Amino acid sequence: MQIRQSPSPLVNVTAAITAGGQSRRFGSDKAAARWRGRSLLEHVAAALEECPVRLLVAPPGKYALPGWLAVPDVRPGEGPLAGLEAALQAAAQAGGSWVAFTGVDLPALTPAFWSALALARKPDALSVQAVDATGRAQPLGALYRTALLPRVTGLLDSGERRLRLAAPQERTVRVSDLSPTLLRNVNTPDDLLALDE
Ligand SMILES: Nc1nc2c(ncn2[C@@H]2O[C@H](COP(=O)(O)OP(=O)(O)OP(=O)(O)O)[C@@H](O)[C@H]2O)c(=O)[nH]1
Ligand SMILES: [Mg+2]
Repeated sequence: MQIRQSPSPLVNVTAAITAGGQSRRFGSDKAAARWRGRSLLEHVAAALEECPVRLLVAPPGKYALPGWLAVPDVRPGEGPLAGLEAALQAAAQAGGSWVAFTGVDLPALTPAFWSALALARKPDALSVQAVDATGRAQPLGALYRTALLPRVTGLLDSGERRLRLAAPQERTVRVSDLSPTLLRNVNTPDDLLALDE
């Protein structure tokens, strides 16, 4: 008897890690920081391996991540919203319509987390975001439609840098039944220690 597995909900999602930050609060490159035997960058990448196209938005040559395509920042040093712009642009060029967008500092994300976001997509949605412990939708570790590219470019051109404005609220699906521990974020060395608490 042949057992047919249903395809992953991530088959039509392009993965993108934005890794162009300076880790000022961490004090050294947090992408390379180790947790449970792997770097934080390797953890976030492992959760997205089911995505057929995978993009790493980072300074050229800074990281080696097998199977991930290097994408340079369009506006280096301008923050994660600029990283999203580069990711949406590269994903659209590759024919993708949805991007799973994350930083290097969300090492507790899992394939199941991303699948849950992908399954929550609605036809008119432009973003899907998990709700954290404080009830806020999280714009990093979220799905974005490539159709947002002109909006994101317009925001950046007007001087805006807040990632949470990338998608209009009324077209953002909020997913509230995921464990908030999945969204644990590493900004400081103490945050890294707290992952094991
Ligand atoms: N591509 C790109 N990614 C960025 C940029 N700035 C920050 N990021 C990434 O965005 C994610 C979240 O940003 P932060 O937590 O502020 O990281 P950071 O800027 O390195 O750290 P701080 O210097 O402490 O703010 C991380 O994965 C960063 O690498 C940038 O200018 N370009
Ligand atoms: Mg920063």
